[in-house]
Amino acid sequence: MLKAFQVAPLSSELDDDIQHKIDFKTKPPGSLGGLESIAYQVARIQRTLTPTIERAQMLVFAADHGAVDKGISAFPQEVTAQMVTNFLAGGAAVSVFCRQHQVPLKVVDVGVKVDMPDHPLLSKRKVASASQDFSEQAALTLDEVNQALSAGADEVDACQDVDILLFGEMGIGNTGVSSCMMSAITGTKPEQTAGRGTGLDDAGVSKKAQIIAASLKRAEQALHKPVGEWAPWEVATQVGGLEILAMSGAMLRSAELGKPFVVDGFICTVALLFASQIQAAVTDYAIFAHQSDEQAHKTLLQQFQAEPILKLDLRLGEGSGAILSYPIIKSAVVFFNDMASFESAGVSNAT
Ligand SMILES: Cc1cc2ncn([C@H]3O[C@H](COP(=O)(O)O)[C@@H](O)[C@H]3O)c2cc1C
Ligand SMILES: O=C(O)c1cccnc1
Repeated sequence: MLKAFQVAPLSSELDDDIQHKIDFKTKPPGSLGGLESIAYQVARIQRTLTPTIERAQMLVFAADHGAVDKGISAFPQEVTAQMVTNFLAGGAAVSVFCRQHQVPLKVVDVGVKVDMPDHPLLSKRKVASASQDFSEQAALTLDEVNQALSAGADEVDACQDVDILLFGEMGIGNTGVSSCMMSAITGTKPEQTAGRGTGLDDAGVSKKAQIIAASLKRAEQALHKPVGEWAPWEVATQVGGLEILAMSGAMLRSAELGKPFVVDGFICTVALLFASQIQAAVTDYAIFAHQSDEQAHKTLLQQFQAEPILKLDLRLGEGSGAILSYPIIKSAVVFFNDMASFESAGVSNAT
């Protein structure tokens, strides 16, 4: 059985008070646009009229993927471990943006092919040395899936004093794994879920879609069920990826603890899609950072009716979009807490 989570849907008890507080700030109604939605969401999640976003933690989950051998990425598998080293040394995009915003970064190895040396910023939670090639066989065992979900949940448990979690990933091939998971869950054709990832050309994207289609066909035969009808554990074992599932576990645990979390790009949004198959209410706790350039991300965000904070045509992952959106999330909470109201500032309201 898949690891169980219990996520409570957000209470509507404070909704009117929260909206009233937003509307009576010294500004025309609605004029802070998306910031108002973020403030509203954070106040609802934290169940308070004085929310706090002071302490954040970035968790970057890393793993490798057997299907990379078939040619689903423009880059070789060893880049996963090399980039983990780069994260730890402070040289990756997510590292420098985390430093800029004073957000601590931790890398969680749930399945990088090679053994990583000890490092204070590295959590060693290797479940397997990569998933199996899902075009040939099931990617993971149920035990591995549960270990990945638990690793994510445990890492969130270790962040006790944190108000908000930011998630990112590293795993060469994981846009392809994400596309496969999205197709498996939603039934969307691989041609619509497969994208360029790290930079495939048109021929590369079409080969990637074919590999995903063949993998889904293999799994449909093994399960005797068409895509769209698989149980979450079947999706995860047949075509899952360890870092993606670890992010799903981390999201579910954040939501269980009543903490908001920031969703990065396409891969992270697929982790949320999977998490929402386990507990639908998990999406209430998700703040969508940006719309990535990966073609299926737009579709997925629309399905979640999400209005992402940024649209910078990023196509990087790592949690880079999540950390870039963080100061804006903080500003939303600052206006909500600190701006004067019409009453307190003696400003006339609309007639
Ligand atoms: C140098 C480098 C740094 C990265 N940082 C994140 N990714 C991103 O690229 C990968 C997904 O793309 P694909 O599915 O095409 O392999 C993930 O590891 C993701 O986080 C990187 C990729 C590379 C090459
Ligand atoms: O949107 C993403 O998460 C993404 C896109 C391309 C490469 N890596 C990640």
